[in-house]
Amino acid sequence: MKIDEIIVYKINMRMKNPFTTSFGTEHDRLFLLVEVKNEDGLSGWGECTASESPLYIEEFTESSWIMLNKFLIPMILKKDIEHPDEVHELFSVFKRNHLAKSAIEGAVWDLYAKSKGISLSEALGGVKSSIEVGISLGIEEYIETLLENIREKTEEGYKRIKVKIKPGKDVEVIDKVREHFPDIPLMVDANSAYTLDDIETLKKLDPYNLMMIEQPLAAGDLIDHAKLQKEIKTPICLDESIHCYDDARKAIELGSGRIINLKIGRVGGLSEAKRIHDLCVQENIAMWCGGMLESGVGRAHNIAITSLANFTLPGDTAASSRYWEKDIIEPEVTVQDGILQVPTKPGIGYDVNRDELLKHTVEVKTFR
Ligand SMILES: O=C(O)CCC(=O)C1=CC=C[C@@H](O)[C@@H]1C(=O)O
Ligand SMILES: [Mg+2]
Repeated sequence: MKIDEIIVYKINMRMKNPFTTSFGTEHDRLFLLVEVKNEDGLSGWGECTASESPLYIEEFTESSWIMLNKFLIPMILKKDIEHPDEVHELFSVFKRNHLAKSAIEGAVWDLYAKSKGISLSEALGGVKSSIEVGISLGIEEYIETLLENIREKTEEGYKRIKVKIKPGKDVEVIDKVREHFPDIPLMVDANSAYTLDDIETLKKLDPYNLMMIEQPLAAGDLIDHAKLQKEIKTPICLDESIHCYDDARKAIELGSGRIINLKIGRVGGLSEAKRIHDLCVQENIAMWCGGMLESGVGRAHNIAITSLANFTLPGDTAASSRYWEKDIIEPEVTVQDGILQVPTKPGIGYDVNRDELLKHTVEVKTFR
């Protein structure tokens, strides 16, 4: 399969509702889409999930734009590629920049699946035809707003509720949530807002029967998480500490957590995501697929990877309507009673709505 043409779109889309974490509040998503075309004119799509500012990870939309345009695209343009794993291999000469690498690699996976006439799920070795979906709820100024959001999403059928926490918005918030919803599958995500000095606060979360606490300590840390896990009963789930297979291997060896939130972009693409999945099967580590407030393109990739056997916990692959007035794919992603059907059409299984895409495009670059 020859990569004949690559197009990068810079897109600005307003979210339906602002999303607040311990880092701050996002109102808009400024992100990139990559379209790769082969000699037959077939298109594959990938999404770069970087944000406008480097708060979650060191990359940001402009840095990924430069990385793609200056280094990654020239490396694969006009190349003959037999299998998408080769893209990961080629890009490995450059350090990190995983979100940028993953955008092209994902587009090549989509193109590869389309050229074989199979779904991306099948190309990846997926075995599930439907997946369970959870939802991630941002920090709210008023507890009543959060309780209302939880009520609404629980009634819609989402299979687990994730609540963002930060120092000062933690134990009391969860106490209130449990008072109103004693039995829902509930977890929290701290986005690295605590240190080992907060161990007493984190211990206070133990009685609330949380499925897990996601990334309580610093991004990249494995050692302190291992110390913390020995002190608390609630399973730790790692997000910002897992950037590749070796991070996962070391985390498992050290006991830094019991669950992994796998984000395709953060680990540099689908090939690496698959390797981490297989490691977790071998090591009996539970996992789920995290979200990055993606458009339908990134969401479709998340759905495909979640169809692999070991994604046993509900992920953050909520419906398009959770994020957007109108998504840029057709049909939009819908969730029925917390269940999402994995598409069976070739590739990502959704069509990109080019009119909708162009409405939000602020810059385009074509490489031939
Ligand atoms: O619904 C989603 O896409 C998940 C949202 C979410 O929780 C996150 C999105 C982007 C960065 C982080 O703040 C974060 C996470 O940590 O999982
Ligand atoms: Mg997280």
